[in-house]
Amino acid sequence: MESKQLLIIPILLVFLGIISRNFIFLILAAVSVILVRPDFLKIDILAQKFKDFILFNRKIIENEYRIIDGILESKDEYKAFVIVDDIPFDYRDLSNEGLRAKVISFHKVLDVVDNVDIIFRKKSIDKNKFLESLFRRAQNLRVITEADPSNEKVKNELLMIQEMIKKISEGEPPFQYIIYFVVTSPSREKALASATLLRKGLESIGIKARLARTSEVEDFITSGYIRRKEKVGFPTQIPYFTVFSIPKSPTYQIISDGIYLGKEIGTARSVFWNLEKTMNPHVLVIGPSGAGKTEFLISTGVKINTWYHIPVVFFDVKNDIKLRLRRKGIKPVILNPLIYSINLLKISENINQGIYVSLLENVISNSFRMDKYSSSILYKVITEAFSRFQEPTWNSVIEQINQLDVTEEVKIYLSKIVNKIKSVDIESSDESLVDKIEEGVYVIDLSLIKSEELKRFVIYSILVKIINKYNIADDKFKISLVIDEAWTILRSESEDYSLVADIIKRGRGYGIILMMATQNLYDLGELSDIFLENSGLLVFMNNGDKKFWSEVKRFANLSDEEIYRELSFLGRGEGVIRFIGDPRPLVVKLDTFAS
Ligand SMILES: Nc1ncnc2c1ncn2[C@@H]1O[C@H](COP(=O)(O)OP(=O)(O)OP(=O)(O)O)[C@@H](O)[C@H]1O
Repeated sequence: MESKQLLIIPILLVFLGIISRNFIFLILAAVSVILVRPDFLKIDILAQKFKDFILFNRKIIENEYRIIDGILESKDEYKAFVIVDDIPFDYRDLSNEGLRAKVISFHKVLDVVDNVDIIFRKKSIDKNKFLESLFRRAQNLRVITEADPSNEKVKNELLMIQEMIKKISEGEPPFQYIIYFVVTSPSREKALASATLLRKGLESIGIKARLARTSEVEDFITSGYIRRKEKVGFPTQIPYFTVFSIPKSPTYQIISDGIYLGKEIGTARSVFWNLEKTMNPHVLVIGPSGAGKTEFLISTGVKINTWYHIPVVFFDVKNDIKLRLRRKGIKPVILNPLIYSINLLKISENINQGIYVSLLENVISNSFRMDKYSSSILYKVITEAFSRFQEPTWNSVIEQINQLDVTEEVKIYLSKIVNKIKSVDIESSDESLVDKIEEGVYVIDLSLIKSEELKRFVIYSILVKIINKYNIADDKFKISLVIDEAWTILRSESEDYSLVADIIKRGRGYGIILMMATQNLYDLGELSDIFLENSGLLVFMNNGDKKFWSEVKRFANLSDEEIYRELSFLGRGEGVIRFIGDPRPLVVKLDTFAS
């Protein structure tokens, strides 16, 4: 008899229960329902299905989307779904080169499509139960192959299962996975075409994928994943998603916008530097003579000038920057400190005198490598000159030195230094050198200053004047300073007297973008770790010296193999770049005017 007809029994029993008011009839009615329609017990499943149905329909109404032929349509976008059926290999099947090539190909395949979300669902499974089922399956397959040794298909399956058992016993946890690639496009045709292109691309690198069916897309939306399609896999089988293969790449935000730096070698991907997003805008380039440091500084400086409409000031130590700029058709304003005075002792009213004088002490102490005792005396005499005179000059400082109660030797030593300063700071009443700087490209010609200490003094003095000129506390970039051959100043920085290190540590604080280059790590002196750890962009250039690269390893994730294979043979204008806060470096062919 049909189960529906049998339902009359529980109905009768309920009826009897109500008339007789006997509870036993109701219990009997419930028992008979279970006997007649056992599926009523799965009431929760029915409820879930009902809920899914309601939810799905409500979403369609609320979001106004519908699914036609496997494409999810909403008001102004179309989503096509590609489902991965199988990745029939793992990374150990590939050589290092092979894996690298495959990973690069995978990302190239993704690049073909504009908007793609990759949804990877992973669920752990009970390892023991899974192993048990594999053993059972292997047992059966063995029996079949013994009976029919010519059955290649079964033999292959057995090999595969044995391989899976081996992987698990090697410690790889099996899991269930499902991977979707969701392609979003403004039109149905484009979504379908992109998804098909993506599927073909995946196929070309051995990933079996297909377009999802309407029911699978519905399942995706209602329950979030397609239960029936879950596959069992191993971490090593999904190389694109595992640590083995995630390409080393700095945060997308940092490298996808801003100043164009060049193209990544290997992928030819364009690399930018987003100065807006970096916490530190300073650049440090390290590389041997002829590597292309100056060219990189010149082109990056000019780009910053045009991009941000801020002045860029090149400190031209070797008198080559001016000529190179002119060769590229850029006409810089040349500022010669022997013509336009630095006017270090002239300060504007809004400047705190105490702080300024201690900055001056730093400048002089570092430039002339003074000991702490002498520089403290110098601090004292400059402070006194400032308190005694409305507009102190270096001559008034010498006057103060002569009045000191110290040995004649100290007086001579200090006066000698101040006289040296006087030879480059001519103290004219005209506009000083730094006041001349507006928006544009400037070259400070240091070629006529022969002594290292005086070069250092001029660079430092101009730095201090610039800090004061642009002393407005906001988050805007105000000026970019380029110092080639930066060892001139970096080597003399110390814990007690530092200026460049302070600018670097302050990050965006002064609104200055400081760009420096030098030949090797030793040029960075005592504070080298401060410069290397804090600079927003580090560029290590072409260097065959393995020792150099092993030192660079402290600041960027580089493997010995990469150093051996790639970095020891970099060409001119090529380098490893590292952004602050991200140890993943990129090997880049830098964009310069010379390239
Ligand atoms: N990317 C490039 N492509 C082609 N030529 C380049 C590139 N970069 C630099 N050069 C050329 O190589 C030579 C050396 O470059 P550059 O002066 O920039 O190197 P450097 O590292 O600053 O050397 P040094 O420390 O001796 O000043 C120059 O003649 C320059 O024009």
